[in-house]
Amino acid sequence: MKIGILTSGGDCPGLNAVIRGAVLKGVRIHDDEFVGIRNGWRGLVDGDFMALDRHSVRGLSKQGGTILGSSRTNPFEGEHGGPENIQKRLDAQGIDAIIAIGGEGTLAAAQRLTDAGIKIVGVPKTIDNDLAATDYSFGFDTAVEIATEAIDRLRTTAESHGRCMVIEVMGRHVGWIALHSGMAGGAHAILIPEQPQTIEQICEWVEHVRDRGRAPVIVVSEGFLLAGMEEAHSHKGLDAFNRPRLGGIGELIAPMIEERTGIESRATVLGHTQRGGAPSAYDRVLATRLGMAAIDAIQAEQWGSMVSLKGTEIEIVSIKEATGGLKTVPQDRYDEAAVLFG
Ligand SMILES: Nc1ncnc2c1ncn2[C@@H]1O[C@H](COP(=O)(O)OP(=O)(O)OP(=O)(O)O)[C@@H](O)[C@H]1O
Ligand SMILES: O=P(O)(O)OC[C@H]1O[C@](O)(CO)[C@@H](O)[C@@H]1O
Ligand SMILES: [Mg+2]
Repeated sequence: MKIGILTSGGDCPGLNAVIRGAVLKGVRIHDDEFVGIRNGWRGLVDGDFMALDRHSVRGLSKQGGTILGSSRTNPFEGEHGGPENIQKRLDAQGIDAIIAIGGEGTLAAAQRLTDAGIKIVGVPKTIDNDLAATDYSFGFDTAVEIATEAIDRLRTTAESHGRCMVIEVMGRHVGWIALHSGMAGGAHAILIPEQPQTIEQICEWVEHVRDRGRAPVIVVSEGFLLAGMEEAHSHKGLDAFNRPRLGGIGELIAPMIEERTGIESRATVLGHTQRGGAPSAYDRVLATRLGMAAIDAIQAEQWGSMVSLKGTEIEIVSIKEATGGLKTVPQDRYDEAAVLFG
């Protein structure tokens, strides 16, 4: 079989490991051939392909980013978009099936294309860990490691100066990165999109910590809402696809804490450092297994399916299951963490 692979949406540590896992398994076990589709759906729409043989994936599992490039192009838009044009492109290249590696938007597009007859298998990708139908997505563990290291470092300088540190992590709609890194780093409060809080409650936690002689450490997701806010803080305009560019809620909260408590407060926004660089060993293994499982799904001709992690096993589920709703932080996981706040 000739298989095209694309990576779409925001990048994520482990994308290259998926590509390598798929290519090596396909070549070794089934004698498959591979074609790289450049820059997500854009490459499919514009006909931008690259060679992808076993030599081109050598040593890839530890490499950050994606050798294929990514974009947020909608495959249904533009002069050359839509399933009919895409099928023509695939036929011209002799491509039988596509592995689409991406988040909920990419998978929603994959589902629509599958419904129109294109043969696609999805691989879930997101550092935010917000995709339903998979217990964890690769990239999340790496992001949590990076955020935890940052919290550890910010804590020592906070203690030296008796300051409050507000550390902003990614998490557009859900607070998984904040929850895990905050717990790992012993944060005194974890502020997530699922659980709006008042500034008074946050300051109460901060003062408890100060009164014990410690420097308060607060972890906040970029998508967190202070009570009364209607949408996530954004002051950087819209991205090319009209989504608000998030980031900066930490810088909003830190001065409020300083003003109300008198504790000198500083904010650090970790931003894209959480998406860059080498994936953790855990993510390399997960991504490699998902890439290999995508080949199984293609062999079984399970179009519109997605590979996923359930417990310790890789399973094949439907893309619809994954795009049906976000995997938010459940109340009990938040309550468990909140026992240690303040
Ligand atoms: N329902 C849809 N139908 C067709 N195209 C879609 C649909 N939803 C999203 N897309 C396209 O897929 C692109 C990728 O989605 P998106 O930008 O949300 O990235 P993603 O794959 O969800 O990754 P990330 O985790 O970075 O958001 C979008 O920019 C959009 O062009
Ligand atoms: O800056 P970019 O690449 O447009 O995307 C940022 C978004 O992507 C994510 O990293 C993953 O969805 C979000 O946490 C963040 O809001
Ligand atoms: Mg998305």
